[in-house]
Amino acid sequence: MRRKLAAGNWKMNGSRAALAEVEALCAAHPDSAVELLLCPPATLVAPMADARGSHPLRVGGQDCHSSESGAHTGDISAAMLKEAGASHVIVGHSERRTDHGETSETVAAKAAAAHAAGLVAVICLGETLAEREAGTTLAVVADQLGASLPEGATAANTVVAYEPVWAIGTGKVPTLEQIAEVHEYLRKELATHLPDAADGIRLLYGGSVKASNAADIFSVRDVDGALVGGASLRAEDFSPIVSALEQA
Ligand SMILES: O=C[C@H](O)COP(=O)(O)O
Repeated sequence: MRRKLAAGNWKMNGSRAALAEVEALCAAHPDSAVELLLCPPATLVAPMADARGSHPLRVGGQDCHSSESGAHTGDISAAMLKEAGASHVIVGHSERRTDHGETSETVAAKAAAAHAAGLVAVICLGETLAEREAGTTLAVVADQLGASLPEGATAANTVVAYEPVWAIGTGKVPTLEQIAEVHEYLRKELATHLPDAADGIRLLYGGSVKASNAADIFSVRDVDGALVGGASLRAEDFSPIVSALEQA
């Protein structure tokens, strides 16, 4: 009942020339059973929305401000992303939490702004290596989830991405048991916050997903897809991940 979601986060990578990758991805998956989402830098949201043509690929932002408008130099609002062609926006990525000091309360405000603008919020959370080694992973992600969910979150407007910070861009991946433990726990935690929506909210895994490990990760219960960084930049890398999800 939860539609699988293959999401790519281009981070601060890409150019108009890279839109050829979007065309190649769309051509490789013309009628996919899974939902496809790419989140390029803000400058590429509108060009990417054009490049997809009639393909149902979704385009998303990587961050938005919690306000509708105002004196916030360098920021972008959810409505601006929407106008540019976005349907989703990532909020609370660990790189935002670390580089920009975003708290879970900030993330909840951004997710609320996304919802108000009609965007799906992809709320990211995950433990650091020190937290994993201290045995506090479940407590950390539970705290982040509870504080990052805005009022009014539903299965239609919210996706949660579990991304262990130590697995992002490192080539290190949790064991399937560790992924299963966290996803199962997040599903239960969702039920305490949003009893009516918990079963429908997609839970993505993120952190060094690639073609060689995707099928195993997608076999884990409560993994509804992936948020992929480096391996989403090229169609030849992302397409096998999408195919693995289609076959999961
Ligand atoms: O948003 C994506 C994640 O940070 C994962 O990045 P990665 O696939 O390059 O490890």
